[in-house]
Amino acid sequence: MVNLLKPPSVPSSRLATVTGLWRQHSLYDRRALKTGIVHFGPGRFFRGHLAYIIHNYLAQKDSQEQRWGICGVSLKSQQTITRLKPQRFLYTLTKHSSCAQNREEAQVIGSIREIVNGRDKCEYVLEKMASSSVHLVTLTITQGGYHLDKNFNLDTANEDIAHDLQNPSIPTTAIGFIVEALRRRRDRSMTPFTTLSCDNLPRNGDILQKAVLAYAELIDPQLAEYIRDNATFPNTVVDRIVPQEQESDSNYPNRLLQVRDRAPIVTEPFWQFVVEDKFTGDRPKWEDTGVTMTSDITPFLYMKSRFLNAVHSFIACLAVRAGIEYMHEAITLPEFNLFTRLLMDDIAAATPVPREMCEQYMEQVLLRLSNEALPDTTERISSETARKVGKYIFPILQDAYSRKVSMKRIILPVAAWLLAVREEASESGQPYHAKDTQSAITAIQEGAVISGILGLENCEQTEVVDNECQQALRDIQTHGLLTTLKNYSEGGLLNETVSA
Ligand SMILES: NC(=O)C1=CN([C@@H]2O[C@H](COP(=O)(O)OP(=O)(O)OC[C@H]3O[C@@H](n4cnc5c(N)ncnc54)[C@H](O)[C@@H]3O)[C@@H](O)[C@H]2O)C=CC1
Ligand SMILES: O=P(O)(O)OC[C@H]1O[C@](O)(CO)[C@@H](O)[C@@H]1O
Repeated sequence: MVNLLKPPSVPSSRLATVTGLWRQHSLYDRRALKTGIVHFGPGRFFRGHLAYIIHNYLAQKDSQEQRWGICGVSLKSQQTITRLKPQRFLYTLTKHSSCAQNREEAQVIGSIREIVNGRDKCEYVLEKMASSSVHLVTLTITQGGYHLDKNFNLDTANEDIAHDLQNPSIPTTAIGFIVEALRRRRDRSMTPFTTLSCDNLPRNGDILQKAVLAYAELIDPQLAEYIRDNATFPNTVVDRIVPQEQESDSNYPNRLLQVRDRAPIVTEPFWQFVVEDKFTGDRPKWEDTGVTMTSDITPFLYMKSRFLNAVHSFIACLAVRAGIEYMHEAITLPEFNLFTRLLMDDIAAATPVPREMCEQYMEQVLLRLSNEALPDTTERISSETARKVGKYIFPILQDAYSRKVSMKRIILPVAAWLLAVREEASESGQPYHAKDTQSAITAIQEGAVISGILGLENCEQTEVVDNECQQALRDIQTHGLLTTLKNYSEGGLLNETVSA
């Protein structure tokens, strides 16, 4: 690892290649690396999280463990392949923090052996998945890649799934690949691989398993039974903020490592990977490198999905209505900061986890979100809010309702988002184009109430949620967003200094 605080600037003509730098400073022999993991969705998060964790693992372990190299599979886009192939799938990762002493640290990541296009190389991928060296299949394909309905069940009417059901031996979806590869392994009397979802879904392994079984059942009930009895889908909790690419990203490898990188990753120092320890076969000794192996992910999931993901979405919803472009700009405004602290208190009161467990985590989240060294757009975090309300926010509302915690602050950001989507603008008229499910956008613009948008029509708490939301909408429209944040913060933490 190269760590240079004030490196000399190098003229662009003298920048080295990533491959050249790796040759000089290689931490392990990539030629000796075997493929032990097939990964679907080699996007930014995968490159900033799992590929980084595996890289560090390979760097620490002896030759015996050099069998956990990764084969990435892209089903939707050729872009990552086009950019990474010329540099043999090596890339730089820069950790950037505004609070740590070592603000910038860059390294070259070598754990990806190859990335292939699964649509063009379907048979190659299936055989790789069915090979004896592969023990893990991992996914970061976004929620859309699972083809789920709003209850997180497989949407068998989806056209890609329908295609795969008709043509199971030439799949196009991750679910189709998993089932066909497991069939091949069964027919060859091999141990099934373990499939790890690393997407932000609540109990992602359970959701994936249910989708895989529903799909397999439609193809071959005996195969479904085999998968149910023999394959495992551990739940995971994954965390690391990996923003969308910024134009300035390539400055980091240029300046810190004196290399030119066509596909750099810039991320925060923090990462978390919690894995339910139920594997069918071999796995990396992850516990040696900071991964949490556990029999129960529940408390980790509560903390992460509520205090990081939900809070992140809440701030983004408020920020887009306020016309704020970056997350750190919002969280460091006093009105936002105080409101967020109180909101976290409400969430803690609604969450069945001991308060002491939440305290430190909450502070850490505030610090992470205010990292101005890692510009993360409110647009990225507010995208797919309709889905996120279902997966992150609705469970909090349910618990708030049953524990008699006020929903006022929890609903306010949702109301702010509804207004931004409805008016396609921030409060001051800057355009806002929600990246969201079209049906949800249409419903919002036609004036649907929040319970209708969330599909909560017949729930116990429908009326309370709708009333609170209507009130919040009126408050924002009457007083403006910042004043409403102040009003909704009255009575809480008044004597505390709000850290900006
Ligand atoms: N970026 C972040 O900070 C974090 C992201 N995640 C999760 O990681 C997942 C990926 O996010 P990013 O890597 O940031 O996004 P990205 O857009 O960089 O990558 C998404 C990847 O999924 C693939 N993909 C998209 N739709 C697909 C489909 N229908 N079928 C198969 N593959 C599909 C894309 O081709 C790409 O390889 C998301 O589920 C997100 O929840 C989790 C924690 C942090
Ligand atoms: O779009 P998704 O699936 O909610 O994932 C993004 C979430 O994950 C994170 O990037 C970090 O774990 C958060 O920043 C964000 O809340």
